[in-house]
Amino acid sequence: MIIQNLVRNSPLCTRRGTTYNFGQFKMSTKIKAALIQCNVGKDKLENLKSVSKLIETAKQKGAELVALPECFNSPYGTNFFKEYAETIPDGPSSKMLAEHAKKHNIYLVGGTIPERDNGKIYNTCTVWNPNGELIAKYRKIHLFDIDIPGGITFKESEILSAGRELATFHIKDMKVGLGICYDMRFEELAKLYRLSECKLLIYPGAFNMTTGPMHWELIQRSRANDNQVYVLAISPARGDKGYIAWGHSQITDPWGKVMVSAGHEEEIIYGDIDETECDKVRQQIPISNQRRLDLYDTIKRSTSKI
Ligand SMILES: NC(=O)CCC(=O)C(=O)O
Repeated sequence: MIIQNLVRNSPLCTRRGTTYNFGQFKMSTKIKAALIQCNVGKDKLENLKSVSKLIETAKQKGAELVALPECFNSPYGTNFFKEYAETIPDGPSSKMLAEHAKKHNIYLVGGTIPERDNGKIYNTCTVWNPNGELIAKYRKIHLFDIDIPGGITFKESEILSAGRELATFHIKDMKVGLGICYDMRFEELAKLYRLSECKLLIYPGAFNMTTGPMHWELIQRSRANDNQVYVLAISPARGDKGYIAWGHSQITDPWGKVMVSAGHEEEIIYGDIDETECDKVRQQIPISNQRRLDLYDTIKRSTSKI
């Protein structure tokens, strides 16, 4: 009886005569995620080797989804991007990622690497499935160009080109959206993923010692709460030279609560992602059905009257 009600009420199931078609019935996905906050140095091969070991450790602890930070194969800095850039999927970093996804039978979100393509360089995230196949590629859309006097000045656009496309993939039945670091400041990107039914957003990132303490946690909780999605953000460990990363990789649940966060040294954090939590919060606080889309445009057109 319960199953029949579920079927009748489900828009995903259709009735053929007296037989219910379960072909499209959607299962809820539960998955153990590991976020690898690794040290990154100047020796690329050394970076790849040490990340390989950390991926193995994460697998041994039961992770099915493993995610790496922004620029895991090279130091983060405009003076490094050209030297460390590789083509995808035939460069050494891609090969290592494909091999480890397959060997450990995991979904592997390959942080980011500087990608060379057609004379341009992008900051690119790749995702590999348990067969070692490339299932998503995302190029950072919003380049990190900021200037805070006495704090930090950075201009990715001096070297990097910006991506122009969103990227999603599925883990079992759960849809996942990708962004990279500075992208998390743009609520429009997260909203587009939410509108396309994503339940999990993953941002490899490397905030810094000026904006990290102010915004890193706040932004992730905001994106999670606004969109009722899980948010994973994966930072490199804090080094002591060049660009100093804030660290504090974080898993935030769809209620906007920080489930777990790292310190600033090399560390792996783990968390269970349960798609039904998104369904629960979306049902109990149904903001997506309560938007006044009938009003916003009218109000926007007459803002002079506000
Ligand atoms: N790598 C980045 O995009 C850094 C973004 C950042 O630090 C910020 O404050 O935003």
